Amino acid sequence: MSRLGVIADDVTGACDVAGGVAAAGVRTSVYLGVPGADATDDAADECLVVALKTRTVPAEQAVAESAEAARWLRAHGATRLYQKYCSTFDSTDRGNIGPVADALAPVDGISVGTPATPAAGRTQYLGHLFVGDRLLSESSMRDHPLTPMRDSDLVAVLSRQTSSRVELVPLPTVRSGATELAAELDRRAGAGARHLLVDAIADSDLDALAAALDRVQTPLVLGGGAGIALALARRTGHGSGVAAEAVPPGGPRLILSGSASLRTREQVAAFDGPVVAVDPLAIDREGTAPVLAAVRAALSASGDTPVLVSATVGPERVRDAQQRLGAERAAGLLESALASAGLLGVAELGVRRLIVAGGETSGAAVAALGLRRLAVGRLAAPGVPWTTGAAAAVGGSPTVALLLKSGNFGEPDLFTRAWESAP
Ligand SMILES: Nc1ncnc2c1ncn2[C@@H]1O[C@H](COP(=O)(O)OP(=O)(O)O)[C@@H](O)[C@H]1O
Ligand SMILES: O=C(O)[C@@H](O)C(=O)COP(=O)(O)O
Repeated sequence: MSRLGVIADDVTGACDVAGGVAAAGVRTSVYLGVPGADATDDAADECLVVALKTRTVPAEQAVAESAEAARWLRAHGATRLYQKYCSTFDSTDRGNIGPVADALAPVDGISVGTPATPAAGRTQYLGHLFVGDRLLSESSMRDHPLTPMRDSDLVAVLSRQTSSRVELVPLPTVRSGATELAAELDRRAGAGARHLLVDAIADSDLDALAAALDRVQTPLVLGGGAGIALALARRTGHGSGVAAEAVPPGGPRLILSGSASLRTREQVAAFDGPVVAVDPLAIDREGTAPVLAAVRAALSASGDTPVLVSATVGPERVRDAQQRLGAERAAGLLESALASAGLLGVAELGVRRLIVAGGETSGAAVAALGLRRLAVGRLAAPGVPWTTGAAAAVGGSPTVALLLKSGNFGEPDLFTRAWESAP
């Protein structure tokens, strides 16, 4: 059986790919971190996704973990590897998209990819990335707390992250037919290009790329947002995907929001239940005990209403916290406070259903709960599937249902409506 092996640089990105390919009928599991050598896989899975937390770590660490994930995936039958990065190309000049692509591309081969994911409003034209109707650099991503994106020219962005040659494959080439496109990818590789960024403004462009891949002679690794994976799944999918496991009904519900993205700010504003606000300056002064006490009180009083624990604020307050504490420390304090709130809820207060907003935040939350593998269930929104897994950090390893949401994804009423599709 041929298998797709995905190495995702954050856990919400992993769920984005997994939810999309599962919905197209490709059986999929998400592994949190590189599984141990003795970890088994489900023989029926046609796609294995390893979720890392490497988007903002030092490049050497991202490379080492991605290479280890690639080895595990190959050892478990993956015949095609896919470097999943953000559809908004979240990265800095230090990496990590370029260094990881350098490491994953076969020594005698190339990386081929695009962040374009038209279903999420991400398109690439003349090498420039658009978010909806705006250039990336004019979108709200210019103010991301950890990876502000202020250049939309992806050939330029990626060229600053790697010393290998980066080239654009423009739209007319993509639309020239599978044979022509495959021949052009081989020709570029032969002429010394190492990383090819492919224009795509519609799903049909990604379908054309997926169709061409079988004819390319040069060994390659794929890279991108979820878009190309969805195109591959459209070619091979058959019916509906696996269901997430059952989770006992009832119990308190928790939402952890550590994303500062515009869409998450709208979702927080639209939520009308109890809110515990989390502020990095207060945690720096007082530790996490006051936050955890507030979460305990809110959950005990909330009955059926979900409780939102939120660090979500606008760019000015993020900048202020970063100036006072340093960006890394501010993020670290918030991630650990939100993850501790999740662990408290599951370990002591009976929470079995959680929504987490933000990729870094979700990575911290799943690590605190000791989750190792997620079954992929129904989509609550495009790119946002419900998942289930065993919380091994909690006595009895209870099964919990998690909706791990990219900061940018979901409708503004997601925090209220998503529960309707929960397992
Ligand atoms: N008020 C704040 N001050 C400083 N950093 C913040 C603040 N709110 C959120 N952050 C940090 O911003 C980062 C958001 O990243 P992430 O969770 O991946 O969200 P997204 O999915 O929107 O990228 C997290 O590391 C979080 O801790
Ligand atoms: O490709 C995407 O946009 C998402 O899958 C993604 O990578 C999520 O990252 P965050 O927005 O940081 O959660």
